[in-house]
Amino acid sequence: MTEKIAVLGAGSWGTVLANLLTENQLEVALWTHKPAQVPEINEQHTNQHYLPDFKLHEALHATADLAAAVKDATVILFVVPTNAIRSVATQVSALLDETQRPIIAHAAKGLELGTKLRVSQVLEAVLPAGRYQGPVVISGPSHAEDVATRDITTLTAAAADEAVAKKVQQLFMNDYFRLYTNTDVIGVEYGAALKNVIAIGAGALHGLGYGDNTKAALMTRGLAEITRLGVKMGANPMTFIGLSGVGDLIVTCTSVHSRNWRAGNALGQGQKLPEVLANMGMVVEGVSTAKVVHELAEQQQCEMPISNAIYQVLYQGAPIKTVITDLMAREGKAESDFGVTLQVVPNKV
Ligand SMILES: NC(=O)C1=CN([C@@H]2O[C@H](COP(=O)(O)OP(=O)(O)OC[C@H]3O[C@@H](n4cnc5c(N)ncnc54)[C@H](OP(=O)(O)O)[C@@H]3O)[C@@H](O)[C@H]2O)C=CC1
Ligand SMILES: O=C(CO)COP(=O)(O)O
Repeated sequence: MTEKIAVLGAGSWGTVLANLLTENQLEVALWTHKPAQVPEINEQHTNQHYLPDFKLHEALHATADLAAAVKDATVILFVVPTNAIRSVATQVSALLDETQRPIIAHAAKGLELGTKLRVSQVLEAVLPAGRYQGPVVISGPSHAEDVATRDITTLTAAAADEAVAKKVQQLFMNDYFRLYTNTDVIGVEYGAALKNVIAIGAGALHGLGYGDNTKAALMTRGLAEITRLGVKMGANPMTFIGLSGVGDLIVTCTSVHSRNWRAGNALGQGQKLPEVLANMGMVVEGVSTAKVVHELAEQQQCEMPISNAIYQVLYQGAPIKTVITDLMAREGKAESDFGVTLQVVPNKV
């Protein structure tokens, strides 16, 4: 059976993934909800707003017709921001019949506002059971700008059914793009979502002029609280030392390509949040995720001091210097005091 991949979302990541799959000689339909993007991608072979000066593969085909994109697709990959997943999945839901059974995959990194659900949970809630395989989560340290220039990149393809994850792994792999399978969907999704909040903090520290010790402290203690919440929610702690955990935390906390880091950097330099978001012109997932994490941490009675400090800056107008002073004034702790039992569940290899 020939493979057809429908990539839903023509922003930076959707466009680059669709381009890569086209390079891998697969039939790809890149769906955009903005009809004006279609001639630009199909005729100029560019997506200037999201990937300035990047030339797309000439065989990459964009469409604004969702039914045409999804028709006969063997894989449907959602690459819209987390808070748009439900509405796009609802539209797709009406298009899936009993025979097609495509693999559903997503590459979004966030938690849904209001419901606090992971993206795969939103997909499972909306899509008709029995009419698809998966969902598969694609995650890991991977800025679109670097993948566009074929920088060597490693990711995770996670699914409860490893055979479905393996199928996705094979479709994406090439000489610069390597995927590892994982069965810990919960851990992969929490690692991906929570690191964006910490990356806003890393950018803010940079904007304020803090040095490398401070940034390493933030990343390490950030990972501790990501793991703490993730394990409470059912994740395997080992996942957080993998690509979708520490790997993505490193790249997002250190790269100028990261929208979360750049937003934090601008806040650290004194800009206000509405101005920062308006200037970005792309999604900054960590902003809404910070709100969800704040609510989830309260609900789960999970200590998340750094994420909570970032929430206070974003939503309560707290000065960054003040929240840093407060973090440093907390009572001394044991590094081993994780607040949860870390029970390692070996992944199937
Ligand atoms: N960029 C990256 O390097 C990476 C991003 N990701 C994740 O991928 C997801 C998407 O990010 P990214 O591509 O960067 O985001 P962008 O902001 O670059 O693009 C988002 C795209 O989704 C479209 N969109 C927004 N809302 C809707 C909707 N309701 N229906 C249909 N389309 C919609 C936007 O359209 P419009 O132009 O109209 O706004 C735009 O085309 C995020 O969760 C992100 O964390 C993961 C790994 C790497
Ligand atoms: O997840 C990413 C890289 O792995 C992209 O991060 P940003 O959304 O902060 O750009």
